[in-house]
Amino acid sequence: MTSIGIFGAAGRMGRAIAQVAAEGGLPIAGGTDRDPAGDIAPGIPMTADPLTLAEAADVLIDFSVPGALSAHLDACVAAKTPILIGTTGLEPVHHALIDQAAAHIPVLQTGNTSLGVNILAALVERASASLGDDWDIEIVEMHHRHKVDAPSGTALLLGEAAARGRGIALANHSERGRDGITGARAPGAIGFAALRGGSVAGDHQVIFATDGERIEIGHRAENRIIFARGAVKGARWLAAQPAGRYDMKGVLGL
Ligand SMILES: NC(=O)C1=CN([C@@H]2O[C@H](COP(=O)(O)OP(=O)(O)OC[C@H]3O[C@@H](n4cnc5c(N)ncnc54)[C@H](OP(=O)(O)O)[C@@H]3O)[C@@H](O)[C@H]2O)C=CC1
Ligand SMILES: O=C(O)C1=N[C@H](C(=O)O)C[C@H](O)C1
Repeated sequence: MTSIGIFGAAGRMGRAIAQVAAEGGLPIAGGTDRDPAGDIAPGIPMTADPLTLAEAADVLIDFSVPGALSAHLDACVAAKTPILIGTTGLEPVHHALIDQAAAHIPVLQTGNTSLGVNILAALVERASASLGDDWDIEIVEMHHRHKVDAPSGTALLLGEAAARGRGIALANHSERGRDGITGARAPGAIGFAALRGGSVAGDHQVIFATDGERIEIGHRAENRIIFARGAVKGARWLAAQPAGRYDMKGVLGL
């Protein structure tokens, strides 16, 4: 049976993944965390060394911080162990590192591992392809008060889907963090707004607005277990793939 290693094991997602793996009877090879001293669950060995963990596991799941990604990828490439990356707040430099690693090992990177959000992304791409660019696209997300990055990885994933539908590059058309005298909305822009508060696990709404009418479609995550289930399913799928870069579409058959 596929054994799982968890980078960021003591975090909110790391613990949810350990719970889902244990409920499914999947072996957990161990975990790392910034401070690996604390036990996250009985019987899960914690280590400070990503390579030790990558050598012990059949597949790695990473829900930690962007600053740790380079070391995690190096360890997985050295150990030839596949890695699923759920960490968000990634910059172009991180995506370049992922592309390099994916030449040697299977790497799955996604801003959201849930089935619902990936279905929503497919719907957004279709709607965006069907509607003219006189329909403005805005993406609104809300998360718990502890979240450190914005827009969320999911909002960006949905923005990429909308841009794909329109045949444009998101990087050249996104409007983020409006404040003050911003000027009118740029034609064809994809806008992002981020709310933070309380314990919200993850709400996303995509609004298509034109003169006289609006379409609104969205997703609400009620807990983190939905992300953990998707991540464990994705990791088991990834362990059987050849080297390359993947997202959740292959896992979910979308
Ligand atoms: N793709 C998806 O579906 C989802 C993605 N996420 C993303 O996953 C990430 C983690 O989220 P969440 O679990 O809520 O955050 P947490 O802050 O609870 O967990 C992150 C963990 O990583 C640890 N960490 C920090 N540095 C390192 C390091 N160098 N090596 C190993 N571990 C380290 C942190 O330790 P310490 O606290 O001591 O710094 C913390 O325990 C975020 O980027 C979030 O946006 C979340 C949910 C779903
Ligand atoms: O930090 C979180 O909690 C979440 N992060 C992901 C994101 O940035 O989209 C996924 C989910 O919405 C929860």
